This record gives sequence, C-alpha cells and structure tokens, in this order.
Amino acid sequence: MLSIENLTVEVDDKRILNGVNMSIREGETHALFGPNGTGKSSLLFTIAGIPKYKVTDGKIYYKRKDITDAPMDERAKLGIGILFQHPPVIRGVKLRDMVRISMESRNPGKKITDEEIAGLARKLNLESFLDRDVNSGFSGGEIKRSELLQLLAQRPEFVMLDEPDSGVDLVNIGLVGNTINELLEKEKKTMERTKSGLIITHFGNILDFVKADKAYVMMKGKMLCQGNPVELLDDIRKNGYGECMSCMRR
Ligand SMILES: Nc1ncnc2c1ncn2[C@@H]1O[C@H](COP(=O)(O)OP(=O)(O)OP(=O)(O)O)[C@@H](O)[C@H]1O
Repeated sequence: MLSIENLTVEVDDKRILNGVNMSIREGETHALFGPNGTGKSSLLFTIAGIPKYKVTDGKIYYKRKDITDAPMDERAKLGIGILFQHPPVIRGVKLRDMVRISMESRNPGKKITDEEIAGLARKLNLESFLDRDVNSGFSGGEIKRSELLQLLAQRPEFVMLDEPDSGVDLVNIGLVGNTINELLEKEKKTMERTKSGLIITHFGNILDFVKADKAYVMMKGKMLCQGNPVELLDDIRKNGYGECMSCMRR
C-alpha cells in the first residue's frame, strides 16, 4: 500500500530524514520507535504532504502511484489519514460539524443525522464534547479521542497515528485501542483487510491492544533496524537506544 524509497527530507534547510526506506502492505500495521527528535513525526508529516517538509531525494508511492509531489488534499482524498501528536485547536468549528463534514464527504448526497454522529462519538466516550469547538480546552487524552473520532468519520485507508496512547488513561486506552482496531479492520484476517497503519509509540502501550506486524527503530533520521515489535520493544526497554547503534540486527 505504501512504499518509501531513499526518502530524504529537509525542513527550513535542515536535513531531518536521511535515506528512509519502508514498505507497508495492505492489511499490515507497522510500529515506529525511536528517541525524541529523531524524525518520526517528520516522516508522518512528509507522507501526509505537509508543504514545509521538502523531499530533496527519494520517492513515496501509495498504491503504486508516485505521490511524492502530490498536494496534501489529494493525498487525503486518496485515503491517507493522520492523527497528529499536537493537533490545532479550531475555534468556531464544533466537533459535531467536523464529524458531519467528514462523514458527508465520504457519503456524497447523504444527509448525516445527529444520531449517526452521536453513535460514532459514543464509541470514544465523546458525546458530550460534540458541541464544543474542536480540541478547544480538551485535555491531552480527550484530544487523542477527538482526533480518532474524526478519523472514524473519514475512514482513511492508510492510517498514521502519532503517539495515540500518550496521555490516555487506563480506561480510555481500551476505547482508543478498539477504535484503532476498527479503523484498521483488525477483526478481519490480514489478507482480507484493505486498511493499513503506521503507529508511533514510545512505550508501546497501544500495542497491547493493537497488534503490529513489524516495527522499525529510527535514529537521527535513518531507519536503523526492523523486526518483531514485541522483541524490539523488549530490547529497547532493557538496553536503551544506545545498544541499537551496535546491534547485530542492523
Ligand atoms: N522548522 C524546523 N527547523 C529546524 N528543526 C526542525 C524544524 N522542525 C522540526 N525540526 C527538528 O527535526 C527533528 C525531528 O523532529 P520530529 O518531531 O520529527 O521528531 P520525533 O522523532 O517525532 O520526536 P518526538 O519523539 O519527541 O515526538 C527535531 O530535532 C526537531 O527539532
């Protein structure tokens, strides 16, 4: 579904990604680990097409189409969705209206009812937030759920999640996990799924709920290694990222 070849990216003339390669097949979910400031979010922003992230070398293919230079809105229409680590507050736009717009653009000509919107919001315990401005005054965990609600309304085919577990409490992490599993069609067998995912996580809490097929360790804008998510996380917990530099798996 997504193939990244030798991707090199600059922001404000600073090189942030340095020859990244990655390939995610339909139905697969991959996890991305790495220390702070190593370029994980920048990779997601570049795939989403945020203009500030300039590709100076390499290619991004989505469903075999070269989208390296495609504008952000075209990528969204093609089915690429993102949950931001720090999404903006959108004053003057109610969460209900944001969800309605996404649902209606997915179902052209269909009038979306308040009950349908409330039904989606209930899955994330957000029914009472629908008449508040998007993310305005929301707590850290509420923002994650609000962003996931918008993804549920959009139903992207390639779902990128930047730290969906950070700041989420022990009860709500279950709701977040269930929603991600629904977005990624985890109830189906891998071969039958049409959705794929890429999840950034520091502590791997979300991976207790959402099974990942493969994980990468990124350091200083490069993919250092890839492997089984549980084993990699275990190694990082025991030995830290310093060991990754000398690891035999590289
Ligand atoms: N406009 C900019 N100018 C200079 N450096 C930038 C700019 N934007 C991002 N960076 C740098 O790019 C690097 C990668 O940032 P990024 O947010 O991708 O890291 P990350 O791996 O997601 O980190 P974290 O785990 O802390 O979220 C950081 O060192 C950051 O300071």
